[in-house]
Amino acid sequence: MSTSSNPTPSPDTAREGYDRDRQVRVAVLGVGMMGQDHARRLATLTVGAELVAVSDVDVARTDAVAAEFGVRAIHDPKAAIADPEVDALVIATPGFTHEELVLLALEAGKPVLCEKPLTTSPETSRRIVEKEAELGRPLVQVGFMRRFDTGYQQLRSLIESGEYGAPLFLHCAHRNATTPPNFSSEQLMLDSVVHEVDSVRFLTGEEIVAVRVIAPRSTTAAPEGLLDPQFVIMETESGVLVDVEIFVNTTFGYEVRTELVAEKGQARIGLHEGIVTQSAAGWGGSITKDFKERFGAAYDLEFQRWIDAVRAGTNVDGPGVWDGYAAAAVCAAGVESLKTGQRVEVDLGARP
Ligand SMILES: NC(=O)C1=CN([C@@H]2O[C@H](COP(=O)(O)OP(=O)(O)OC[C@H]3O[C@@H](n4cnc5c(N)ncnc54)[C@H](O)[C@@H]3O)[C@@H](O)[C@H]2O)C=CC1
Ligand SMILES: O=C1[C@@H](O)[C@H](O)[C@@H](O)[C@H](O)[C@H]1O
Repeated sequence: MSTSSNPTPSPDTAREGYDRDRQVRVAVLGVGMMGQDHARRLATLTVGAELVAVSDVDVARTDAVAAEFGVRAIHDPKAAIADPEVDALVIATPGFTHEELVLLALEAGKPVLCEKPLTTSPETSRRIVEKEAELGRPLVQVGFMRRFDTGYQQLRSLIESGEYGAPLFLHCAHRNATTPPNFSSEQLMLDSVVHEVDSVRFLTGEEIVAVRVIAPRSTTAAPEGLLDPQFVIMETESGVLVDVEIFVNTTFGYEVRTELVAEKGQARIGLHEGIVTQSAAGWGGSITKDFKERFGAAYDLEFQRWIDAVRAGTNVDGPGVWDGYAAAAVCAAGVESLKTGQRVEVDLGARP
């Protein structure tokens, strides 16, 4: 079963037929940490994009970011979606707000790049899948940026080539230095492991059919009551077994790695990012600080591909609403398993 609307971003097809004179006028909704980073990307880097407005429920923040980039401040995000001088939207608000904003953008017929997660439950994501199907054309891309990372693309190509035979295991580790205030035990799954869920679907081309989450002893660095780390076991349709160590208070750095074990070979990505040095002082590398550093190039490519697709009129070149829905369904099963310790099956139902 294919797991993606647009599984492999391809430079040549993405650029075919776009209108070279057309600048896509983009508004960023939610200009906190990610929204500001994306606003900068659109204003300074993405070819064919024009950042025209920012919008955030925090009025002072909207005004400050608008002034920084010399664009319009629109205080009501719904007004930004409806604005005739805005062609496309980036949604970088918290996950619980995504359903309403994405549905409004679909009603307005505007292309959207929505940060992960598409929404925080399978029911709400399913509503978006159905709404987009009713409209009959893709408009929503989901911000699973790892699909644009060179390592993930290489690993996917290796699996697809069949050179190593069938994949048997994927061992994943996802480690963050610290968590934002009020990060809950469920958010390890909903905010962090959601990336592994999408990566596994991207790498194997299969749906995930069952999940089990185990909470071992918690680190003393975790805030009171936070179950951190957790260990997630997932099974794909053909029986590939995936384990994820999710550990979000390591205190010192950001690390995302995957090891493939296949019938005739093994491969690893994410082990050593950046420079590795060797001198009389010893051998070593640097520690990646956070996701903005680790996946900076992936976000850049994600945005360029998305804008190229909007200019070409295809609107999406990457994970779409079905990918967002499937990830939400697996994460909901994971949250259920965290409560009971049981293996929980995932039933996605029919794809419209
Ligand atoms: N792809 C990735 O690697 C990452 C993705 N994210 C995702 O990006 C999104 C934003 O996360 P952060 O920037 O960390 O959050 P943040 O809390 O730093 O910023 C969110 C902003 O949205 C604003 N906001 C809240 N409700 C709003 C509404 N209804 N309309 C307009 N603005 C609203 C807040 O005032 C705030 O300024 C989330 O969906 C998160 O999961 C976050 C970190 C990394
Ligand atoms: O999306 C992200 C954050 O929201 C999440 O909290 C981190 O764990 C992820 O590594 C990052 O990519």
